[in-house]
Amino acid sequence: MQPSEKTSLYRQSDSLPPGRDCTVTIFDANCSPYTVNLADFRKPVVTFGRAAGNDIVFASHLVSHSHGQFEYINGQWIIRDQGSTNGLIYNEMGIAQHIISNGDFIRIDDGVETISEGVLLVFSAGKAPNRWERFPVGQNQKITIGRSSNCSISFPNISTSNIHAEILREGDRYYLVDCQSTNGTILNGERVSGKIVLHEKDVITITDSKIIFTSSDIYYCRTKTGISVDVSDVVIRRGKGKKSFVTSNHVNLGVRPGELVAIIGGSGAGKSTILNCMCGYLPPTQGSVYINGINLYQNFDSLKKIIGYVPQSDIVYDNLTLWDMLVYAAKLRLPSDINTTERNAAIQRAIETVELTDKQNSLVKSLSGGQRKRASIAVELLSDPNLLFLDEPASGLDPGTERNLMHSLRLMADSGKTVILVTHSVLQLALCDKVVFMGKGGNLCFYGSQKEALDFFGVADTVDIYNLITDHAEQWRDKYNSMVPPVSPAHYAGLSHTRNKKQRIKQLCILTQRCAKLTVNDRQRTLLLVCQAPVLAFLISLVATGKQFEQYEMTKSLLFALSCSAFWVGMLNAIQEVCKERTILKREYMTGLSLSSYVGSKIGVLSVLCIIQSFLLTSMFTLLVGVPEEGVLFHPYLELLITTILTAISSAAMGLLVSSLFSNADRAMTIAPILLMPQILFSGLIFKLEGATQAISWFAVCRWSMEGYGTTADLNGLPLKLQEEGIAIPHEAESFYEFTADNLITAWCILVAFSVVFLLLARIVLSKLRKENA
Ligand SMILES: Nc1ncnc2c1ncn2[C@@H]1O[C@H](COP(=O)(O)OP(=O)(O)OP(=O)(O)O)[C@@H](O)[C@H]1O
Repeated sequence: MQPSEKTSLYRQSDSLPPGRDCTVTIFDANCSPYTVNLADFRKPVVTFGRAAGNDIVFASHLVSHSHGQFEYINGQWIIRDQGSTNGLIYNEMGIAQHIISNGDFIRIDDGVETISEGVLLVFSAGKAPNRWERFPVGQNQKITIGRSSNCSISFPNISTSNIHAEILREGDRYYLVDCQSTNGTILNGERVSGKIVLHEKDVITITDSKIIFTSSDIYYCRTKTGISVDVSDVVIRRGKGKKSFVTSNHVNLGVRPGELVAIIGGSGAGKSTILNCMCGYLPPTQGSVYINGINLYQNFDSLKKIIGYVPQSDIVYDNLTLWDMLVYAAKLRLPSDINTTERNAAIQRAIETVELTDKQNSLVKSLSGGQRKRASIAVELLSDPNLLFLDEPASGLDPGTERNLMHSLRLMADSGKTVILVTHSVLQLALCDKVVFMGKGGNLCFYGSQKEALDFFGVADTVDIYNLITDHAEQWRDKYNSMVPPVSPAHYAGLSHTRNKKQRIKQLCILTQRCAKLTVNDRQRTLLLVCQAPVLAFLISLVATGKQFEQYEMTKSLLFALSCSAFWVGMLNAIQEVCKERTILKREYMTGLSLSSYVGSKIGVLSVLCIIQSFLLTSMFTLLVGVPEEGVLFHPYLELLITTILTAISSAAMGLLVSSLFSNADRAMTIAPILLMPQILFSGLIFKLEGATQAISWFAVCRWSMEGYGTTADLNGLPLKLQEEGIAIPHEAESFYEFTADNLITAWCILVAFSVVFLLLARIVLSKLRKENA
């Protein structure tokens, strides 16, 4: 079947389509605020102005007689200026018209400063009207805002810090200060840093709650205002050059707050692509995505906290129990001042929502595929996000569990959250407010309720639509586009974002604990890694002839074997560390994880492992092979141990760098032997290095490690094999083996410098994570 007749989606019937509700809270001149719902006027155009004949009449003298109008077109309310004197101000700029998004605020004032005679309109596109509360400013010198019930204005929202922000009075002026909150404070669309002076009717946003400041009263909205998502003319191309192809073809979508939206379509139609683009994972080649009217990709750092995203791959650690995994995730994602009771309650709630209460003490690796999926969802539910994206959450679930999950998502949407999911199952589509039908080639073929879709496509069963949009995607897209013009909401300017030092240190501690626990819980691997150290020392001892530390060649060879062992041990510890958890890392990075803390935690735990292994390696080596008679600085055993530790740690740092470069653990592992070769070739042991090869050798960890060992063993002072056999040949001393403290300390410092450089490089490489193709 091909599309034929034209149908109008919304204008045919008198019944209100979803999304028509638009609550406007009006702060007019010096009057108390009041709320109107534009849908209550039951007409497509609602006028406003100072004259009595308008639908909404304002008292402010800054408002013209016929100032403007709201018009409902294609499922969206638009505000228009009708040639007024003072115009409409949106995001500090005069605008002629604007598509209203949830959470928008528009002013009418003299354009100089927000003043009490001006008008402020705050929009909420959700079904539930906003309940505004009032806090009298009075003589208060300090007004606190936060989660704590002791705050003057309290928001019992888990994403709000205990004491989030303060309003301070100094003389006649009021100032807003962010109290180092985890999720930040936004004033009129700009993130607050330092102390900022407040003006009349300034809009303060904390997580998703709005506070309107006036010098007599502060108005605030405890109920969540919800989140809208607008996709505007999004094109996504995959691949490069001639091989590139379009996976989203000029897609336009508007998801209103509190809606449950499913994206369906054939395999490869671009469902995950558009979902990834909407949640900040995949920047569009062309077009924009707006979250509550704010450009997502220009302001991702400020918006990421309100977005929950469950990717197709699991974001759970196999070697932690479900409870432990959620504890670490909660510590990383929730505000730092949250107490254990609140944290445990959030975890319990998340576990109950995904129906895994009986599995909370099980290791994640013992969960079934469907249970792991639900565990991933629980991680995202912890921070109670108001915007949740799920990529095939129902895959691997039995129909009963799928229905329960969809019911949970429906309940979330009913509570004001916006939920968008990709699904292959059409069983529970009736629960969704709207369905996005993606056709072949990333073409949006229809967006509306399931019932409207059946009418649009002229079929009785949703499954029949799959074939239509695979075979004739472009025709259906054209038919749909002819009815719904593109969305192009105006948007705010960039919001700045900062992550403070305190948060980095806190994250470093949590990540180190988690990494240590994962290492301990993976007993088999850790035991193998630890045991290989003494085994390597034992193997080295088998080739010792008894001339060690007495004869140059034998001593040098044995020490080189020790150096390579230390290198191998450190490298093996680290080479899969990052790539094996790349999906989780990316997800956590997108929610605010500090990459410096992450890399720091990895090297912290790996260093402890390296120290244990180095201790076993060196002890076994000295026990079976022996030690030089004296050291340069300390006891020779201690010097050998320090050199071994530094070699192992710098090669672990190199391993982390390699691991950061790969998204696949097996591929990273194949690189390990390739990294060992330069150590053998350029350490100066097998081949005499001159010119270019000598310069290359400066970058080989084992070369510096050998210098450390060679100095301790006083290689220059040992006789050559031929000399021992009575042949009188000179032993040319090598400057780097000179038995001096300077030599030893230089080798150690260079090994430390290697570690630092490798870690910095790993940090830089990982910062490309966000741009990685989703
Ligand atoms: N990282 C990537 N690099 C290049 N092409 C990709 C990438 N990911 C997906 N594609 C291609 O983009 C197109 C859309 O893929 P996408 O995963 O969005 O489809 P989908 O509808 O979600 O499919 P499925 O239902 O099978 O998961 C496909 O042709 C796919 O091969």
